[in-house]
Amino acid sequence: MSTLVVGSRASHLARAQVREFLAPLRERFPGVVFRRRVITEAGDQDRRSALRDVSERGGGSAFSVNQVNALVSGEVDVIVHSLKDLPTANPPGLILLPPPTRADVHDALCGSTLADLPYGGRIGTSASRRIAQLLHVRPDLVPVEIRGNVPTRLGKLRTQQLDAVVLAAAGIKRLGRGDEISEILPVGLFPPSPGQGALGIQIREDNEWAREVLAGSGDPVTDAEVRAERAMLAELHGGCSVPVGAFGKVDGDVLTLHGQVTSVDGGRQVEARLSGPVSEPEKLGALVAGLLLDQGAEGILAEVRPTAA
Ligand SMILES: NCc1[nH]cc(CCC(=O)O)c1CC(=O)O
Repeated sequence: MSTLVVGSRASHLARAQVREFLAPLRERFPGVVFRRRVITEAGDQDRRSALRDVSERGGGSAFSVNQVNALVSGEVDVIVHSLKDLPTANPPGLILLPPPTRADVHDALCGSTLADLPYGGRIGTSASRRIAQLLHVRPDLVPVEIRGNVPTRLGKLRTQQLDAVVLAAAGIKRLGRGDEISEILPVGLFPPSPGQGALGIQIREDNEWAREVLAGSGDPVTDAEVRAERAMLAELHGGCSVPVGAFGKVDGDVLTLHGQVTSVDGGRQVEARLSGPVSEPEKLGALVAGLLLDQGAEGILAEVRPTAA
């Protein structure tokens, strides 16, 4: 029997994502053995090196570089990532396949609704985009840096005496903890991280076997939406650590993209929204990025862009 080796990180979320990805494939290909391989990343072990490396570095980050190497060496056939954690520049020889239908794109508050948060409430998050967006609508709030995987961050609600934490609804739900969500934040005010909720399905370009098995696994609607979001991010030269929100939505054959850049103190925010044909997502992403840059996005991003070590 033929085997397809599927790599991912070790976290509960990564495991849930692999299960979700493989369920329909196992049904479609009863004769194929799908074997999981866990790949540990520096970012999973050493928080400080993760912090240094998490900014984009031409195709590798502390959360994906070992997985990418396993693909290149042929140790695994496919990697299932969270798309939003993947740099927009693809390493040479590797490609992203169209992702399956994406999960909930929203950010979610756990612990309290926005309206019920006390003045000066302590909000756990480490994402600059989330801090910026929250301070934009509620300048009184106090962001508290929390790190770790999703269950750890949910746990910090109590251990760090926070009033709420912000997390991706997709991650919370994939871990079966959707009942802990207090409020789904509206995408109009809180556009998510580009690619949020979608899987990043990465293979070697020359791996015909993987292409054949995975050919039908993608969703064209999700693909168009995340292509537009990531093209916008690439044009802004942003990685996953910049305060950039993007939400692409397909309706029939029209794709609409909302882009937003916010200063980390919440004080300045630029936004743009455009629609175009669903067949040209990258062009739409570049156009929206251009409108953001025209309004001064560059200056806002310069404040937060990590300086080279
Ligand atoms: N950066 C960490 C990360 N990467 C993917 C998810 C959740 C799943 C997703 O957004 O696709 C999370 C946690 C979070 O942002 O709350």
